Amino acid sequence: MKQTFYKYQGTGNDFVMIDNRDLSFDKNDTKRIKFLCDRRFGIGADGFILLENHDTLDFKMVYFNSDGNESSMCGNGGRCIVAFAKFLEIIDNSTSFEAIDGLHHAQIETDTVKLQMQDVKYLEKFESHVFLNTGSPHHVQMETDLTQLDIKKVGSTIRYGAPYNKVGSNVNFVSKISDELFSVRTYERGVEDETLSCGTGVTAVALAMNYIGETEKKLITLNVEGGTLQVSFEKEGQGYKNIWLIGPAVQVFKGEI
Ligand SMILES: N[C@H](CCC[C@H](N)C(=O)O)C(=O)O
Repeated sequence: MKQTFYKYQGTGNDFVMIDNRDLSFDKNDTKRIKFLCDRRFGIGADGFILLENHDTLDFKMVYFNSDGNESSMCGNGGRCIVAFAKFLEIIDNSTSFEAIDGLHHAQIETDTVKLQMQDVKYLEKFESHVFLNTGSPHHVQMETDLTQLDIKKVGSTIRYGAPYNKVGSNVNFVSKISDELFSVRTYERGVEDETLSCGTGVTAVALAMNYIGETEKKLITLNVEGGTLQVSFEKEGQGYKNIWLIGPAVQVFKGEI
């Protein structure tokens, strides 16, 4: 039976999406999710997102990596599902929805979505990197030059190595341009390759840069391979709160398969 799918992208991080309020899509069909995300044999995307009903909130987001497995929070996917909900006329310009890491508020103006991320209670600072969870686990390390890096090679070594091992972590490489501007490239767990942008990743980078004193700013712009994102936040104790991920979310395709 044919189903209608949409394709959204947020700074080049792209997602196949379906309105699953009738629960017609079998979320255990890993094979079909992998096929839909395959860039040669399917539609092609970094991830797959179901929009479902929620008892009290506007909707529920269910996220799968392109490997077909359900995963942790996706920041760019969260921004794209808000644009999808607006397109479906489920919401107007603001919303509250549930994702795997809990409640999220968001606002949408034309193609720009502001998504509130979960508070980050603590970060772990090591000699070579920072580790934190912004809804997904992120390893953040500074580099002087991102252009020469073999992201897939270096990123996968860190992602599969100790202490992350099989469960893994996303891996972000960051270079500082100024106190309010950083460049980021990300190796994404579950895609097992570099993506053009990672929303929970740039959120992790912004907080980590403030945490290790690379910047005192609380509104940071991040250049990613697929465009530009902003992250704003407030410090709270050893962590951060009132964290917002801001950037574009665009519908690129609708079709049946
Ligand atoms: N691959 C990530 C989830 C998606 C993160 C990314 N697409 C984002 O925008 O946050 C993981 O399995 O931890």
